[in-house]
Amino acid sequence: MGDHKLEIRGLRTRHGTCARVPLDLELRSGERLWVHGPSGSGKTALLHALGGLDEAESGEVLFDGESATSVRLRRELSSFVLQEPALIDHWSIRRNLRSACGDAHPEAEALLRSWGVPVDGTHPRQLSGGERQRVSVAIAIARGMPLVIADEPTSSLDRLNRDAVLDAFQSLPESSIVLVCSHDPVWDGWATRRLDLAEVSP
Ligand SMILES: Nc1ncnc2c1ncn2[C@@H]1O[C@H](COP(=O)(O)OP(=O)(O)OP(=O)(O)O)[C@@H](O)[C@H]1O
Repeated sequence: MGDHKLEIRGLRTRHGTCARVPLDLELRSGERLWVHGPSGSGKTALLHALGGLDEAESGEVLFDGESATSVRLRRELSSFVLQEPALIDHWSIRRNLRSACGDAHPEAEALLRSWGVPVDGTHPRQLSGGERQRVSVAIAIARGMPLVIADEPTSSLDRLNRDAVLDAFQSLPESSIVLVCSHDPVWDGWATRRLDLAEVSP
């Protein structure tokens, strides 16, 4: 628990708007950042650089003083919802949940049940794109990490299912810092901070 801090200092990503304009931003526990902007503006590039999934051109990202590229940050402190959910296809959903969430897998299963996503005896390839997306979201939420980064977590969902996922993001602990990129303006109501990449200029 405790108070966490994400510091983005002069970050230049390899692609998109922040490749041209360095980004400086500081977020603390309880803050929810909605990153938006047109297709190709660099939302994914930015989130990947923030989560240490992609190398930055320059600048640094620190979480509680530790570099975003550290293995510990990725394994023990953060969860990432990728635009294309990374599930292991030849494992059942339950095994995927156990592997990704450890002891917290019952929480992920409970979330998926509440969303009507089948868990028992199912493999990722038997699920729809929207169901796989919710598996990925349930993993990120159940892991209970202090930093959660989600790339278009509701892009494949209808309104009802989108709202259910939004509720889950709303129930994340106050101690966490959460970043979501999405085209859907519904995230505006969830956010406490906003970053419009269309408005970022030198
Ligand atoms: N590996 C790459 N090599 C070259 N260009 C890339 C690479 N990855 C992304 N880009 C380019 O960088 C820009 C930003 O891409 P990015 O996927 O971050 O945009 P986005 O805002 O997330 O778009 P969308 O809303 O369509 O998902 C795009 O113009 C894209 O073509």
